[in-house]
Amino acid sequence: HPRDWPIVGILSVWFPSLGHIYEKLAESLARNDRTFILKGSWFSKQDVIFTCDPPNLHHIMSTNFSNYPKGPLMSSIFDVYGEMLFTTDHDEWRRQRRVTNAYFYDKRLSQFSQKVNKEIIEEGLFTFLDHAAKEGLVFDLQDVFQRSMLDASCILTTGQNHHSLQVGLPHDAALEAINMANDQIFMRHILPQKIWKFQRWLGIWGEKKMKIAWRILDDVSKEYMNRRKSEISSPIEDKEDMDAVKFSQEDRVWKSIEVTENLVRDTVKGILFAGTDTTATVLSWFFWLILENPRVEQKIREEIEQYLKQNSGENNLFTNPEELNKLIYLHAAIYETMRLYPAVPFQSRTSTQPDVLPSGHQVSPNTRIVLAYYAIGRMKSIWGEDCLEFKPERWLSDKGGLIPVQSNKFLAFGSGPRICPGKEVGLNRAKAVAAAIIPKYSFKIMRNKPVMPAACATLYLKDGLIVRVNKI
Ligand code: HEM
Repeated sequence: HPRDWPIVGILSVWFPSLGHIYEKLAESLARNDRTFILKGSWFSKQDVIFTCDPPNLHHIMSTNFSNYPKGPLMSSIFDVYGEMLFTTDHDEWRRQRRVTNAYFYDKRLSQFSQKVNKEIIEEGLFTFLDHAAKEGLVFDLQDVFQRSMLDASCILTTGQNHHSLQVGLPHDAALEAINMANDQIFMRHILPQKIWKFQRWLGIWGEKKMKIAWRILDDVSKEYMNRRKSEISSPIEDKEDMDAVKFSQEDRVWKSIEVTENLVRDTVKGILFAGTDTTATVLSWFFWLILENPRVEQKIREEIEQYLKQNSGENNLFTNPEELNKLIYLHAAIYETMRLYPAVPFQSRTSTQPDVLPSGHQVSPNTRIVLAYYAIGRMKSIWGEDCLEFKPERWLSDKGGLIPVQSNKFLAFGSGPRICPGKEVGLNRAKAVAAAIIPKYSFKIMRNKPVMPAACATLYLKDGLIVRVNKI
């Protein structure tokens, strides 16, 4: 039976080791049949239900979707990202999502996204890694991926390369702002709203940093947006490009949604955040896992080499999604990475009407529900006794094809109407980068410290991934 946990007990267990917060939550959920209720304290008064139970998740995210918006608390927590899709609910969310889907399913985006991948791989990653190999540098691969993914997101939204990934890894204010905002978003999730709002009023600690991050992200997004808008009207504009700013200026988009300056700016800002950290985090855990599991790395390398032999070296960047889809084992290894280390470790919804979850838990209006994505991949009852092992083979059928994913037990991209619209873009980018790097470079981990996830809204490696690289 689910136990009601007093908040003081939980905080005292978790605070000394915040980095293990997702692990502790997974353990608690495993002990409590995958769902438990945290009764509201005298301070917060709001009950919180934690769940990673597939029928509950399906109910909340799909069947009874309209009863579980993100709610005003999430809009406040993510206020740095302004008016865009992921801070809105109900009609406003529906309006924006229609346009977002039109953009993400537009054929021109797929072409443009391939061009973006080629640019960030050839100009950014290869240049940096060649230099690092030549100089024998020890560096943080996670930082390199973050920079590269920020450059990719910036081209995708505004047509312009931010050039965060450069030899020398210079300080990048936009990247630092994304990290600062991310840290504070996490603190806002675990602290009572009254406390962080009071900190904001005093202008101290994380809230002070949030204010700085907000200003930087607004300035950067506005600058790129304005530059892009003036380019679009110029005769030398590349007609092939289909970045989000350009898309937002099309007649049909204008007609279906009132496109204000602020909405475009916030969309740029939101996609910089949504597309950067997620994909960089997937790549960082993926490389750590394959470096720790040489058998898997070898199988991926063989699959790529086999492909290259058959295609006489053509398409060796694998930017074309159809070509990438032929790398089945690589796909399985990336999904296996996201099962164990989902870049977004949890999401939150708030009920509007009374309801009963499939597990039998009563939900009163204004109950917060934490959808524990990190925990779900670690449930023996869902993934079997070997659930903590990194085994890409679990995604493969006996015939060697991919086993279809059950959307309520693999939630790395969410599920239901709010599923990540950038899923294909992000997944193809992660695969393209992995397929380009693995046959050309070998990495050696240079730190013996145990690797653990950061206590953050995105599941970074807490101390990065410190490596040395060699050319093969
Ligand atoms: C491998 C990389 C990625 C992962 C793991 C990922 C994961 C997620 C997750 C878990 C959600 C929340 C779904 C929910 O509410 O339950 C989400 C939402 C979202 N993602 Fe992604 N994402 C990735 C890449 C991207 C990219 C590249 C973009 C844009 C270029 C993007 C744009 C968005 C947006 C706009 C939302 C909000 C959707 C809404 O609220 O309706 N994501 N993503």
